[in-house]
Amino acid sequence: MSQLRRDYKKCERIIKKNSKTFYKAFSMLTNEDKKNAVYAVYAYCRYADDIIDQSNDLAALNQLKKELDDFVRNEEVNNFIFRALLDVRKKFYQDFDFKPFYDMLEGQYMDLNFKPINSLEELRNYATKVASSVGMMLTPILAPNGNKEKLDLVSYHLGVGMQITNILRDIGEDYKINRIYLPSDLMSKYNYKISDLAIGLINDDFMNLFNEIAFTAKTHYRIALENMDVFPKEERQILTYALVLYREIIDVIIENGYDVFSRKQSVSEMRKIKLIKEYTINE
Ligand SMILES: CC(C)=CCC/C(C)=C/CC/C(C)=C/COP(=O)(O)OP(=O)(O)O
Repeated sequence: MSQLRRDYKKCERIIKKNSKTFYKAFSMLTNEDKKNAVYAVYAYCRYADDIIDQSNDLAALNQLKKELDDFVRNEEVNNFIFRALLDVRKKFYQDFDFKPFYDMLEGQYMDLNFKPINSLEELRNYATKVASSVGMMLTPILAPNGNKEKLDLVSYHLGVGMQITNILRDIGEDYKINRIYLPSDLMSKYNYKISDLAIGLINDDFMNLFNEIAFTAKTHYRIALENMDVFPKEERQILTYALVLYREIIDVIIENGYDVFSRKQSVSEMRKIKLIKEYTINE
């Protein structure tokens, strides 16, 4: 097996291990080059995220930024992620502005110097760095000829919708590492305190707070869905699956009594299969 194939295989193992939803959706791509490219982008993002979530390692994040600088300057970066990304670059990133790759790192620096989030607007700003950026990395692969403005719009809304979902699902886990992504102005509005969060209190105030944030996420999902026609048919189908599977986490949480404290909520395999059937576009 060539080194490049082995590099892509490693990237595939990373997405497969870390995100059931995204692997389920993107592994449906029939174009091998596109599929591998998505896996390489995922591996880059996962690596950046893990450096911070697992070890708060500033030196490693600085090193990754340096590697990205070298890569962008066309200097050799000899590790499996950048070797794979070099191939992605040749195939999909002609004239590409690597800003989304930098945005992802900026989002990780924000987590490292964590500052309380005061409003939905600040939350959206954070989500733009860590999730809409992923959309902007993926759209040149998924829709090389699509209208850039519309692709950016979908990246923005789908990224923000997914990131808010992720934040709602991980409220308990994040609190344990001193990260509160719930906007403080909304916490005040619903009279839900940090001391409530500390004991995992699920009361009417919490449910109202959760519902308002969930409603925001669903609005972003709706706008993304309304603009999916910017993608070619197969990619549109696959992204629609990714969207509805991820969005479903919100409903699962609500059905389970808003419990985001005692376990990580997820969509069952059976429910995923049902959603895939329901959202298959028959033309
Ligand atoms: C236009 C376009 C392609 C937009 C999509 C952008 C996109 C995929 C953003 C990622 C958002 C997100 C919260 C990922 C969590 O990943 P994770 O690995 O933590 O996953 P998990 O929640 O399944 O654990």
